[in-house]
Amino acid sequence: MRIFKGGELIVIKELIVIGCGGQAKVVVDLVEQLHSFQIIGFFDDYKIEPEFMGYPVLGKVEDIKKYNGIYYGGIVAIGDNWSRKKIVRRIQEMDPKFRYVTLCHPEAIVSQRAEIGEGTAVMAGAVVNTDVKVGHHCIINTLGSVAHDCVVGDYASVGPGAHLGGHVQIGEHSAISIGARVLHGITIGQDTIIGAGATVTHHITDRVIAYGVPAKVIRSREKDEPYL
Ligand SMILES: CC(=O)SCCNC(=O)CCNC(=O)[C@H](O)C(C)(C)COP(=O)(O)OP(=O)(O)OC[C@H]1O[C@@H](n2cnc3c(N)ncnc32)[C@H](O)[C@@H]1OP(=O)(O)O
Repeated sequence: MRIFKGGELIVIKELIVIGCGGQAKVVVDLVEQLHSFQIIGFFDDYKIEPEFMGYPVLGKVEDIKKYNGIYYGGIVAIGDNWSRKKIVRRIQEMDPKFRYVTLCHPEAIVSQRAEIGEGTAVMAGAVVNTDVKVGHHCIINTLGSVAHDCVVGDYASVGPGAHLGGHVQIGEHSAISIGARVLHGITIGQDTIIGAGATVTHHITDRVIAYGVPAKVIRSREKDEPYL
């Protein structure tokens, strides 16, 4: 879609959103504030109502293929990291050329020297500093911060108000929960959850749940255990 605003040609790209939950709500709000995309609808396996947030629910994930070609790209807006990956894989099988958008809220601060992967959303008030690499399909949530030289793996998330010091590495699918802090130079493995409010002072291995101040590994994380 092309519109003229103040004599200037603006190209609005059509976007689909996968998911109709809390993450989708925040993504819609972000998209509306960007004024660069037109949401054409949602796809969700469980939503039966015809509309969500004033946009049509067009079907289940498998129905995306019926709409092939009428949208520019999409985003999987599902908060649970493993669930988000499963949906991305299903879409990949249906349409290997499906294009994902990268969304940064207009009030996020993202260094021009940071790399942000496709399908990733950077929410309001988040800060992503210089020489950071954020992978594909990540979430950098409201007021979260990622200091210089961090690496955030694909499908990982930095929760609301969580902070990463410089040179922190977060493994794929791992979640740094709301209000947690990770000291500079720390490595967090894959599939791990750092609980709300934790302060991480030592490296944390793969597939565990750790929390507290200082954070301790409390237990291992079961395969497919959801992140709430
Ligand atoms: C926009 C958004 O909403 S984004 C949302 C992002 N989500 C979050 O930030 C949620 C983060 N979740 C947590 O921190 C969770 O508590 C988890 C994942 C760490 C839970 O871990 P579990 O081992 O399953 O904890 P469980 O719920 O069984 O609780 C076990 C005990 O640990 C305590 N506990 C749980 N989480 C924490 C924590 N983060 N810090 C300190 N203690 C905790 C519980 O109070 C409970 O104590 P009790 O036995 O004395 O009652």
